[in-house]
Amino acid sequence: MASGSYRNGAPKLSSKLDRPPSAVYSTPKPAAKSRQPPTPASGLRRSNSGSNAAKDDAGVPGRVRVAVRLRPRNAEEMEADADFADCVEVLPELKRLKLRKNNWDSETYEFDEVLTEFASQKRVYEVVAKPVVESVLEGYNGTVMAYGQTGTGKTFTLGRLGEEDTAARGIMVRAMEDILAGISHDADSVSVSYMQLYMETIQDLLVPANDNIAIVEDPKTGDVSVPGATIVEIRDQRSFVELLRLGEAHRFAANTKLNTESSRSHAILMVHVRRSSKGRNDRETFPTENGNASPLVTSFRPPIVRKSKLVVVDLAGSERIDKSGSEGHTLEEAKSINLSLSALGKCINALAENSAHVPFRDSKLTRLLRDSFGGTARTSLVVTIGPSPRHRGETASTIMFGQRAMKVENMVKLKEEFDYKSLSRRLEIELDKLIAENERQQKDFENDVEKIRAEAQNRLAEAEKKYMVALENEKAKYQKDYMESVKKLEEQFIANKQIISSDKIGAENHAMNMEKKCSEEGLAAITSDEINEIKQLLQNEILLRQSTEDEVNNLKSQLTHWKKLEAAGNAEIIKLRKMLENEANQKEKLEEEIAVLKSQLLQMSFEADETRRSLDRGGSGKVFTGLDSFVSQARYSQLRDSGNGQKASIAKLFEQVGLQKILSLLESEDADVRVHAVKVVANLAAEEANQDKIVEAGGLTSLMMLLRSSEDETIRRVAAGAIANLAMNETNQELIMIQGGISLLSMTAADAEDPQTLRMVAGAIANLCGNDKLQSRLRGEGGIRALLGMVRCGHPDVLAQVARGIANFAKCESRASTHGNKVGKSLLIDDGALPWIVKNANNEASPIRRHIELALCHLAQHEVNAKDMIGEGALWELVRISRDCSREDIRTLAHRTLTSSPTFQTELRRLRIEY
Ligand SMILES: Nc1ncnc2c1ncn2[C@@H]1O[C@H](COP(=O)(O)OP(=O)(O)OP(=O)(O)O)[C@@H](O)[C@H]1O
Repeated sequence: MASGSYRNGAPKLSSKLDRPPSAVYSTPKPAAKSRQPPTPASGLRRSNSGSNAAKDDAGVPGRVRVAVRLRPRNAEEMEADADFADCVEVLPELKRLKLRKNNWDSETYEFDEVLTEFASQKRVYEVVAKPVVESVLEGYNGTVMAYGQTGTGKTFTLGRLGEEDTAARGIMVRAMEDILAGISHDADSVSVSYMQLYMETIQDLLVPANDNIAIVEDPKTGDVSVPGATIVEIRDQRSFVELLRLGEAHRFAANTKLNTESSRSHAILMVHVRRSSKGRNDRETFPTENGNASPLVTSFRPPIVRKSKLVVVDLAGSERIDKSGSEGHTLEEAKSINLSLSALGKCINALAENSAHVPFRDSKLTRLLRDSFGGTARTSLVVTIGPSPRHRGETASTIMFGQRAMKVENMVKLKEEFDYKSLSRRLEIELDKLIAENERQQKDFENDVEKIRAEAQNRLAEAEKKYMVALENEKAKYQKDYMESVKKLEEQFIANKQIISSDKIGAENHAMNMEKKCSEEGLAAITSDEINEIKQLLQNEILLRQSTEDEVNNLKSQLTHWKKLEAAGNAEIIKLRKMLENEANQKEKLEEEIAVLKSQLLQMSFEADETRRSLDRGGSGKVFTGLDSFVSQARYSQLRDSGNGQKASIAKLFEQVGLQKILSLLESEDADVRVHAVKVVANLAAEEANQDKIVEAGGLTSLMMLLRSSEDETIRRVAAGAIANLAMNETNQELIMIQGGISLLSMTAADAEDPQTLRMVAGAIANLCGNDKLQSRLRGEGGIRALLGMVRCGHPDVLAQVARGIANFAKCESRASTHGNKVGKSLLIDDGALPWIVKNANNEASPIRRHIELALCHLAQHEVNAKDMIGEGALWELVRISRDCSREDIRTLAHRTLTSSPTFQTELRRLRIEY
């Protein structure tokens, strides 16, 4: 054996004898112990800190193992090469192979295993594939690949099904047999996909229509997968063989001149082995910080799952194109096959030489085999050669490929990770169990509680029963004792009586004493307990009484306090009331003074007008100098004496000038004189004492004439006022009527515009309305219409007089109706007064409102008016008056009227008004 330096664990041979060191072709055994491939247990121990158990594991070196297998001469070679020796000589015991250059020169190569043409399929499997299969079962990826010239036995080595001759079974079949035997069918699973790579296209050999499968590389882990390929789970060997047969049937095979059964595609079988840690020692797998794991913690730790993959690759033939005889399509095919094979060769060269760049991406084959060469898989390569000297070149090429592959060092890694899905399932089952257990315990607990409760109730009922019996017994006993005591006392009493009867003198006292004594004794015997009880009750009563007395005292003191406060409050109220009264008096006085001052101001303005006009006329008023000066004098007197001053001055004038003289001045040519005179007369007429004198002296007639004839508004106003004053007297009222006063007043009412004139006229008519005797005449002469006509002015003073007149008229009319002097409905209603009455029944001016309210009440007293009143809406006003009027007498009158009138009652019921 030539000496050589070792690189990546593989020997570097001299050029002449370029051979690797003899290697044990079994489970890889690196030189240093630390480089031993990890056992499952050691691998798991390292991986307990991460979710992907083997992810961070750099792995251990594992060189690609290469065996060479020599095919026996086939029939053709037997014949064609009959005169020639084989181009190779195998030395299996030395694991060497000699490639003859010529008869005298040869080259020797050393492989991990050299398999002669007599090597059985079993032997080939055991040295080439079995170690890899074992590693796969332990959780490592593995690759078994056959490389060689077409027809040298690659498919024979890998893919023989051996159905007729089981000894002929190839590596694929045997590997699956070992895998199925090595796994737990309960916990583990095996699945396969089978595909071919042809013309840089991956086709599914199980579902051929699936002919463009993509290669997917995990950017993080570098793992390569073909998720598009069909994956079939394998339960038994038979189904696997069926799949292989199906795949083979689909595998494209083109006839070539070299071998009619030659495979033009690369066949790739992927076997996925998934093994869980179920049934293994989890305590060992998951140590805690202190090395001890509780059973609970252990049971909730995620189990380990190992997902390894065995890739078996049956490469297409590696012959050169020029020798294949391929042309046309097959030439392209051959180029494509050699493209991927040459790419594989380049990668292996780069890996063997430790180049920085390995061109894996140059072909799909190298992309697929990335993990097998220079990756994490354990890889075993079998190179197949034929003996024919005619193919020496290809054989040499194949040998050199194998030699270079031997230099490729992989970093074998355990493919394991935490199985969270499995843990989740396990936890769910555990949870279900716990819930069921909890429910069971809860039920047991509730049953226990119910049992205890029932027992307690029974005991309680029993105790109560016993208590009642004992109580009854005690009661009976005491009753019996009591009766016996009474009986004894009675007996004693009778005995004493007998003694008394035998000893009459003093015996009575003695007997009484005895009786009393016995009674006391008996009583004491019977009621000593009761006395104690009564004493206790008495004590309680005393305490209760004391506390009640305290409470009463407390309340009394509070009452006294509040009474004091109330007294103080009352004194304050009285004081305030007094102040209020003073204020009211003060206000009244002031209002009186204001009224006087207003009247004086009016008088003074008249006088000022007169004086100015006199001066303008230049002494034409001389005749009345005395009167004027007197008026003037009276004015100053008024200013001096407020209140009665005016009356006093007029009275003086009356005395000094004489009534006749004054009345004559009413007919004076001079209008001013007439004005002064009528004012004086009006003032005199305001005094009831003067009224008769004025009428007797013809003053009324003069005033009426003046009213009729004068066009002076002041004269008309003052004259009307004077007439109104005189009309306060009943006798005068008749005189006024006789002299056609109503017509005159009605005419004035119709003509006048001045509100004060109208007020005076309305006042005069209103006074006349209050005369029972004048009712029909007044109405006949248009007095009511005149009144109603004056409301056009709207002045509240005028309206108040109109209202007063109507009220007066209604009152008289009512009286007449009551006395039977009048039949039929009210003349006021006939003259159309009702709408105005209703409209002003709630006038905001109280003098108007009050008179109207009275008028309504008078009208309503007579059933004959009721219908019209209802029609005009007077009923509502009557109801309002009966409820809201501030004057009690009017309120009562309205109420009485409403309740006594059948018509009103019917209407109220119809309107559903509660009355
Ligand atoms: N070791 C062997 N013992 C007996 N016969 C063999 C052996 N190796 C191969 N043969 C026979 O050689 C012939 C070709 O073998 P095989 O088809 O396996 O070659 P191959 O390398 O797969 O060819 P290709 O690359 O064209 O697929 C087959 O008839 C096979 O039975």
